Amino acid sequence: MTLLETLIENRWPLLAGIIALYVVRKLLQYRKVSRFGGPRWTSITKIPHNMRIFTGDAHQWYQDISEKYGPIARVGPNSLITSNADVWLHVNTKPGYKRSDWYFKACRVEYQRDHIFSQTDTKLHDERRKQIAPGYSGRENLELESSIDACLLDLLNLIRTKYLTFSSSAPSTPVASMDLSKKIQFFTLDVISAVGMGRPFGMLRADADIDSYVRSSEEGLRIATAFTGLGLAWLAQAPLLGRWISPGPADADGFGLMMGACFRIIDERVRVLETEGDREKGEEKKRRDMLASFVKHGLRGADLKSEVLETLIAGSDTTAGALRAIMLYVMGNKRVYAKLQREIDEAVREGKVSADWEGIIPYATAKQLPYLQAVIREGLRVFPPVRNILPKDVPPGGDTVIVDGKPVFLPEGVEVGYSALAMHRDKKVYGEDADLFRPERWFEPDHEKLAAMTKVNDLTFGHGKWQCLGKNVAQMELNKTLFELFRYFDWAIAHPSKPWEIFNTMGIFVINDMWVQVTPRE
Ligand code: HEM
Repeated sequence: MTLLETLIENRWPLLAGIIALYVVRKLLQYRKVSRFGGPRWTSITKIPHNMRIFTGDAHQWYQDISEKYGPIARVGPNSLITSNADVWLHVNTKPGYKRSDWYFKACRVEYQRDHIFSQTDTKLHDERRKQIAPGYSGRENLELESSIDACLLDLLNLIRTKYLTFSSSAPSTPVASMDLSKKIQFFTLDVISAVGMGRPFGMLRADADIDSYVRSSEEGLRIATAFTGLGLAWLAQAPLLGRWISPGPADADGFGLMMGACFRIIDERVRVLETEGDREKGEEKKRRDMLASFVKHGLRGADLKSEVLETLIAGSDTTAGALRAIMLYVMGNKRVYAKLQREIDEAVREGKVSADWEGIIPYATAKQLPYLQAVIREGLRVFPPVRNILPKDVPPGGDTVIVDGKPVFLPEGVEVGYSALAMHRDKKVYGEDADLFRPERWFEPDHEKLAAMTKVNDLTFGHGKWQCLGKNVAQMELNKTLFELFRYFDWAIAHPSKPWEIFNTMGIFVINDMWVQVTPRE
């Protein structure tokens, strides 16, 4: 009798066995997470969670769940979220926790190839982080600030020359309003390509989506979100099929086209860096930027390309989201707007900043402006730009955390994630008006309370060995850009009843149609 015939003959006992195994597995899963509160079906199925990812409102769902079920709540059969900052600090610090499979299933770009963010093997992650961290920091990236300044000048010039609602030379001639969401995206992409590869894409100068990168990355994010929501994210890494689905540098369009363009720039830079005594390229060789630092620390070939590509992905939509949101919150609040501009004008008047058109505020000076700092902190608090749960697996044998003074056991085989909105708008930490944008809260006179608020707020950039490597880059961009945009221009939302189109893709936000009117300040 062949194997097939044996299987067919015993099909009913076999089927019963499979069903029994499935039920036992579900019961075991249920036992693990049933002691944590959460929506009814989440203890046995991922479907409710996946549905929320698919519809783009998972961040809101997490907040509602945390508020209803408490500081550690259930969102799936193996999945918990926490709104308690101490628990999240613990999970991101204690040895033994590791990044969950979500990271590579959802965040790998190239087929079967990891970058720092998708790497779930902690040892490999830590080794790679050592190699690339100096390049992200200002220490080995001496061109960081000047690269940002150059792109910011391009942004200011683009607005001055093309998008002022009333030009000063012809004050009665109205000009079309400007889609701020696009210009900010061009800006963050130019910055990150200049910082990461040593050459800006040039989107601001062209005032165009060069090589359709913006369109294809938005499409890529939406497709990844739909696949994850349908529980099919693993397909992109599946043998054979994955190779066909994942973008590659030889593609004629989409994300792959941009990959190809970046990889060619990287190849050229590496060739120059490694050629000895090439006089013509002497200046190129002397450069002290991120790519030079990566190469100095031994990154080569496909690894180098993956890390540079990851810089572009991690560094554009995140900062763009923060900038757009802070602009929107300030435009919508007359008191904050006036106070911020007053602080900016005073800094210029007191000579802290060059009054020259081309003199962008130094980062060190911007950090000394207290209200600007409060606006940035508050913007990141009410609108955390990264809102995925960023799940980490509980170590073998489980772990105990302390919540409100009581021990809570987290079983092995469960992942713990972060409930961003619930944490950053926690009324116990920030008071009854935690949902409101009020930068003044950062002038809290009670030092202990202020320290507690700051500790929570810092978690918008993650913590510990997985903390955002681009925090310094992002902060520099936010500080300089907000200062200069409010120094030179006045801003108004063009359509207050619908200020933008926004959709959560994989925890970061695709934002479009943010139309504004910009007028020059005298
Ligand atoms: C406001 C802007 C930004 C926010 C809110 C943000 C937030 C985060 C968060 C929360 C994580 C930690 C993820 C985890 O726990 O697993 C992270 C990781 C990371 N971010 Fe950012 N980020 C921002 C901007 C940037 C920029 C501009 C860059 C690049 C220049 C960047 C590069 C990275 C990288 C490479 C990682 C992975 C670190 C690792 O795995 O060790 N981010 N970011």
